[in-house]
Amino acid sequence: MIEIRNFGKTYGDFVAVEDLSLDIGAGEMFGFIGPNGAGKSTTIRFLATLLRATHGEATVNGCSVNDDPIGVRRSVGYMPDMFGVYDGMKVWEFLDFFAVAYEIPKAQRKGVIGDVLELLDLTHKRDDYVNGLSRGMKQRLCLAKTLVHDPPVLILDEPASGLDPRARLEVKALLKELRKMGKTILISSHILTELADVCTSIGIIERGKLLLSGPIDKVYRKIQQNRHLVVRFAGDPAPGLSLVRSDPNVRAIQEETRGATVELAGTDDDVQRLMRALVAAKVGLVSFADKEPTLEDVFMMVTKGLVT
Ligand SMILES: Nc1ncnc2c1ncn2[C@@H]1O[C@H](COP(=O)(O)OP(=O)(O)OP(=O)(O)O)[C@@H](O)[C@H]1O
Repeated sequence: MIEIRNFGKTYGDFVAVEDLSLDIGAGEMFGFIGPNGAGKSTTIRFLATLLRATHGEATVNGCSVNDDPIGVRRSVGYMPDMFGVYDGMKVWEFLDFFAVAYEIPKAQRKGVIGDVLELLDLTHKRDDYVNGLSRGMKQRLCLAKTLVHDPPVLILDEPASGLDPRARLEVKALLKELRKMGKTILISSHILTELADVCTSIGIIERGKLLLSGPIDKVYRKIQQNRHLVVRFAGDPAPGLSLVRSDPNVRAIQEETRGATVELAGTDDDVQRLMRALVAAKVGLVSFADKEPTLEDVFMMVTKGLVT
């Protein structure tokens, strides 16, 4: 749905983004992660046709960013990192303004605006002035305006920045909802935890270079050669742990109060075999779960050059 090939952008001698290539499939939620100044907004603005590349090409929904910017704009809902909302305008007028810009026929506009207001839980604010809204509501309104022309692709530059924890959760829930509706979403952030449980794939960018990208489980797997399993028992863990120890794939065991974290080399089949053995031995197994690394772990390892 989004393909970037060898995108580069320089300002004078300064290389903001260097030779970046990336594929994002339909229906994915791609987390674009990097510290301040890494080149996220530059890449996003290129995709949104607001910035010309020094070199490189991209297509969005089959439309070339360089040759068919209008096609791209029809396919994309773009939310910038800094956005202005016009003072002296009511919420519905703000959305109507964008609906007109996107050439939505007058007869449909009222219905479309009603739908996006409902989706973003802003129906009760329809006749309020935009400048009287809280920051969280303004952010939601800005997200609402990206949806007015029902684009298949959403490109959101730090959509939850500056929001309190509750409003961040609301934005997250909304993103999940939009993905369920079939949208392909690219979302940038420098806050890793914000993206950990919503993204299907991620890319890590630092100083203009894309260091790593791919489906989130593959990225996690890459940084952890062996599986880490958290095993818990009801009652005395000793019999269960002795069985775990006898498994030839087990590389290390870190004992904890009611069980252990077990490092295991091997495939999903080996994991299942161990779990079945523990259940069959009736050693009081109550939980058996993969311990995922955190996005912070991934980011630190990738930016330190420990994983490529
Ligand atoms: N118009 C410009 N002229 C010169 N340098 C620029 C310009 N726009 C961006 N840069 C530089 O390019 C680099 C990448 O900027 P960019 O805004 O893409 O980073 P970012 O990853 O989005 O960071 P942030 O999280 O702070 O928004 C930065 O060093 C920035 O200072």
